[in-house]
Amino acid sequence: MIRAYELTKRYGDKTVVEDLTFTVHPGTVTGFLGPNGAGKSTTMRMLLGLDAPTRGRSTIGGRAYATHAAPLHEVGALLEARSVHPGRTAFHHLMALAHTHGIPRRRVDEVLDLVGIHEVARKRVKGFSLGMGQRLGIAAALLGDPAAIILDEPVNGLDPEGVLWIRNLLKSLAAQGRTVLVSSHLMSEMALTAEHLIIIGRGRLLADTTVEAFVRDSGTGSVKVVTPEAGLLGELLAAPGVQIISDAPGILDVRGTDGEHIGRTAAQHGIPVFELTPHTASLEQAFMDLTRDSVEYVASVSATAPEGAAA
Ligand SMILES: Nc1ncnc2c1ncn2[C@@H]1O[C@H](COP(=O)(O)OP(=O)(O)OP(=O)(O)O)[C@@H](O)[C@H]1O
Repeated sequence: MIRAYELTKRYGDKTVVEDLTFTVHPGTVTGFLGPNGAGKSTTMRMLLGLDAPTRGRSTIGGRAYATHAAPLHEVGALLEARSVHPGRTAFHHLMALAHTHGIPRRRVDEVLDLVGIHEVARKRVKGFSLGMGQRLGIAAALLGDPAAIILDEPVNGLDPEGVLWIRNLLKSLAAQGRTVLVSSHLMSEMALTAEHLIIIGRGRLLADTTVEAFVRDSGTGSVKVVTPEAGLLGELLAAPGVQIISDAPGILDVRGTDGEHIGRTAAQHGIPVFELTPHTASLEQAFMDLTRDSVEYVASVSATAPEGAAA
């Protein structure tokens, strides 16, 4: 289990993580989401004792990271795949880590196999592609067979096969009862990988919920209704919080209520309904709605074409 209590980090007069309290439970993949600069990496660094919090504290397996005698067995982390010495081979990098914990060579071979880089294990890391570097970083994270895993943007640089591999790996690690915390920008990927979400914006907690509840409660889902009495049904459904849009005759797009309520209302008034189709919001849409006010870096809509681009 990973716990953060009122974690706060200030750089000068800028507060980049503010009063974050959350628990990451074993047995599920927890996605850690937030717009650029929200404070995800800073939070992960504090969990791993790499940055000292200005206030608050965190524990992994019930203790602060720095107090674990053999941290590789407690938590495996991938924060920055490029932090490996470029002149070392993948094998030697892992062996050096293994020696710090008395981990046998057999386990190094196992994790090289697990991440699929056994064939290049004797090559120097400087020749590795971004994807190979990510795989090596994951091998290092798994080396100590840890109970908790913290990965910062692990699918960065991976091809579609690699993305699918990470998704299945994370799910299987969680299914083994491990605690898995993973940050990502790719909402569509998180929707497929994570069951639970912790979402931050400008360093503050915005949501701590399941993916299912987050999307369901986001209010961005809608119901398409096809009826010859669209005007009347629209009037009957009108209520605070309910939004009704009609872009074509006989078709309503209703937000803020569900298909059951619409169907019952129509039935009570004898209104024929030819179609009643709920559209669930995507995680991406729900995330954008939640974090709209927390986005630090916004592109200008009127951005000009890059220099040299064809007119
Ligand atoms: N050492 C530092 N000194 C000053 N400011 C910092 C430092 N490290 C991070 N920051 C600032 O803290 C804020 C949060 O950064 P952080 O990297 O934690 O965000 P993030 O959510 O991981 O972003 P991204 O998704 O872009 O990686 C940013 O505004 C960043 O500029």
